[in-house]
Amino acid sequence: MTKVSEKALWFKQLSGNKPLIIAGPCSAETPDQVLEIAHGIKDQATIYRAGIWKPRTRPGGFEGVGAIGLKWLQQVKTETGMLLATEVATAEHVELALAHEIDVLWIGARTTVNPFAVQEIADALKGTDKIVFIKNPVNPDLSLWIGGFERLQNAGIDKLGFIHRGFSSYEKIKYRNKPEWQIPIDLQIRFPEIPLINDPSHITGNRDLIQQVAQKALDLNFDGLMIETHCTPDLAWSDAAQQVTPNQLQEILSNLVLRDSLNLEDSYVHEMNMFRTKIDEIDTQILKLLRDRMQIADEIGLLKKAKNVAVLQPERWQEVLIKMRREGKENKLGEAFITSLFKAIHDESITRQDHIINRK
Ligand SMILES: O=C(O)C(=O)C[C@]1(C(=O)O)C=C[C@@H](O)C=C1
Repeated sequence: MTKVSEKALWFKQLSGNKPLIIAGPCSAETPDQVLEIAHGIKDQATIYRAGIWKPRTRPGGFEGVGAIGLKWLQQVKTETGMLLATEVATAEHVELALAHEIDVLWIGARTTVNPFAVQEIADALKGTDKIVFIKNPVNPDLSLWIGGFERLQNAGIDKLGFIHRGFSSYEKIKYRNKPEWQIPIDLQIRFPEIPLINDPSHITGNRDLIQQVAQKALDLNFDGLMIETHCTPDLAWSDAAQQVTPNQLQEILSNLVLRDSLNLEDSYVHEMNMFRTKIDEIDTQILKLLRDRMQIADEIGLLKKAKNVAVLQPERWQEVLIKMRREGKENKLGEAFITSLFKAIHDESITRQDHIINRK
């Protein structure tokens, strides 16, 4: 039977077995702004986040208030008792954050891509007992994400977590950063005890979409949410479109449906086992059909070899894809799913034919 994975003890103590909520502005802007937001969210969030140093895509944007903002954050702790979190990208940032009693440090997506930078941060953190979250790298590379985690782990930091903020993509999509949910799912399977936080603000880039992404994250067993919050989001100095007000944060959180990770009632287990047996049978059938299809592709490969014809037949491939998308639609199967499924099948088919045609 599936076992419910136990999260690390430090995390259970911090979150109290509820989703951990991290909220606060994208950037600290002024002492008043920092404090006003803190008072607005103190009953909803455990950790107050604010960017002090902001890595921007292009020069000329607001790059953060710098170390002075750390003093404003300390005032937040004095007045509200919330834990403090900020992003660090260099050893100097780490030293300043430690000197100002920041409790939680996170490594941003643009830093995780650079092993030199992550190592520098890990070295600067040696010997501390800070909580450190590592955001996914901007490119969808699970090994790089895990590599950053391991650098921190090797430096002796044991209160570690992951933050999923989505991945850059060249194509225009409805989100600012593509979630690629399969990546954090793979991560959970490999590191079941490490907390995994979702950042719907950076995934969506749009406050109207935060609710649905936050719910999806909880449905996928995420352990917490980081949601950018600002008293006057439209006037924010960075990432205005994705920040919500403290009231909106409250509404989003109260609309969330929390799910149990398992149910052990007999009736549930019984019904579930029946469904899963059916799924197992269907999966076996799918596999057999794929085997048969590949055998035909191999025979076509031999024919192409005998007649010296190219493996890739673009017109035929387009015909297959268009037909499958149409039939997919008739069967209520999403176009993106059918496209990626048949691309994978076609890819395998041409790989096998290429092997056959070049075999001596
Ligand atoms: O129709 C062919 O020529 C095939 O080899 C089959 C197939 C496929 O798998 O559907 C594979 C390669 C071609 O590019 C087009 C289609």
